[in-house]
Amino acid sequence: MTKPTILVTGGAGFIGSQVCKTLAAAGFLPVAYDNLSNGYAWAVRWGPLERGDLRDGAGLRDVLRRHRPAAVMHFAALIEVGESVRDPARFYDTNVAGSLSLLEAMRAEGVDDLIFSSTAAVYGMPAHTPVVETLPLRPINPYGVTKMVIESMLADYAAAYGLRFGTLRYFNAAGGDPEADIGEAHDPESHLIPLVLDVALGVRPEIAIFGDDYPTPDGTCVRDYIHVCDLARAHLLALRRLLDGGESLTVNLGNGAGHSVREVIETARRVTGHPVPARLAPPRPGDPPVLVADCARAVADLGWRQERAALDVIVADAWRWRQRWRASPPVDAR
Ligand SMILES: NC(=O)c1ccc[n+]([C@@H]2O[C@H](COP(=O)([O-])OP(=O)(O)OC[C@H]3O[C@@H](n4cnc5c(N)ncnc54)[C@H](O)[C@@H]3O)[C@@H](O)[C@H]2O)c1
Ligand SMILES: O=c1ccn([C@@H]2O[C@H](COP(=O)(O)OP(=O)(O)O[C@H]3O[C@H](CO)[C@H](O)[C@H](O)[C@H]3O)[C@@H](O)[C@H]2O)c(=O)[nH]1
Repeated sequence: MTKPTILVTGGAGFIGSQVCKTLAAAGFLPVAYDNLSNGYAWAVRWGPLERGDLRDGAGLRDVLRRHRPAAVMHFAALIEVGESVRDPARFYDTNVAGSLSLLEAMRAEGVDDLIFSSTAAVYGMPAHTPVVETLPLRPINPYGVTKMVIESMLADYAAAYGLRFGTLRYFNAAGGDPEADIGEAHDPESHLIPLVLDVALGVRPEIAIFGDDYPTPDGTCVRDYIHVCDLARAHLLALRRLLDGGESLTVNLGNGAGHSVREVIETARRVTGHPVPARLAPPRPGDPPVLVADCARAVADLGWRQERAALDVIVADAWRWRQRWRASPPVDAR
């Protein structure tokens, strides 16, 4: 029997590649569609790579026609918040126009099911924590705005054209493949955990703590770090729900537990056994003091449960990958 195919845009990136591994283990054939602007051919190991750009509608249609996927998982995007402030045009082009191009290609080729990577950034500075999905969406940077716009596009396409979607709002994706086959390799890297691990490795001299005067127990920002494998399983559950005829849904994906910047640094010291010099730096504009997910809806609607929730596990898995990757970076035709 042939395996059902899933088109994975951004399948050469951090989260998309992990989801490809999970899809393959569950009996699907993941076809990665990626322009390799921020992803890597070496990360595409569980199915073919179709090298192409989201904004190339004809190219997308050709890929959809050749592979006839049962559904699309849409990870491809620009993700760096600071860059979105400096150069919003690129973000609207890639994220919004690129998603429109994908939706149009899917409509033309009769593919109706889509899982979409949204983000906690759509909530902006939420008034309540933990954050529930019904809070108003008030993003405070262009990155978050692009994701909010795409969410609206999905709702409108669903109402008008019969699209069925699963919108997954991730909090802070972290951790790594426990087998260290693949992992986080953003360039430039802006996320706390990989930066802290680079300090432990001696690749960076110190970690800057962006502010310690927030209204939190130790004064540093609190975030909800979710293991990329737990994220990947949620994607599989959301996919199965759609393929089984379930309704569209929008859910938060986090751990439901907050950890401060200082806690992350302490955990990295303990897990790696290396010193992690830290210095206080000014707060980063637009950082909410606390961002923690209420995941009750994902638990109820998807039957999802985190399996690698402990911060020690998240940091240990990221550490294993980071050591391997820094010691012998895969050769890539980027
Ligand atoms: N990393 C996080 O903490 C986080 C949190 C919330 C949401 N997200 C969302 O999850 C998704 C994946 O994030 P990630 O951390 O894996 O990022 P990533 O940069 O590792 O992966 C994104 C992939 O998209 C590809 N891509 C970018 N522009 C493209 C284009 N125009 N055409 C084709 N491919 C293109 C890149 O080459 C890359 O492989 C993104 O949509 C992001 O917004 C990530
Ligand atoms: O060198 C650093 C880097 C980060 N931080 C702090 O560490 C926390 C986590 O920062 P990250 O940059 O790792 O992650 P963010 O919470 O800013 O954002 C991430 O999660 C968001 C949703 O919650 C978006 O999806 C976004 O794309 C994604 O990068 C923040 O309080 C930040 O101020 C530092 O103190 N020093």
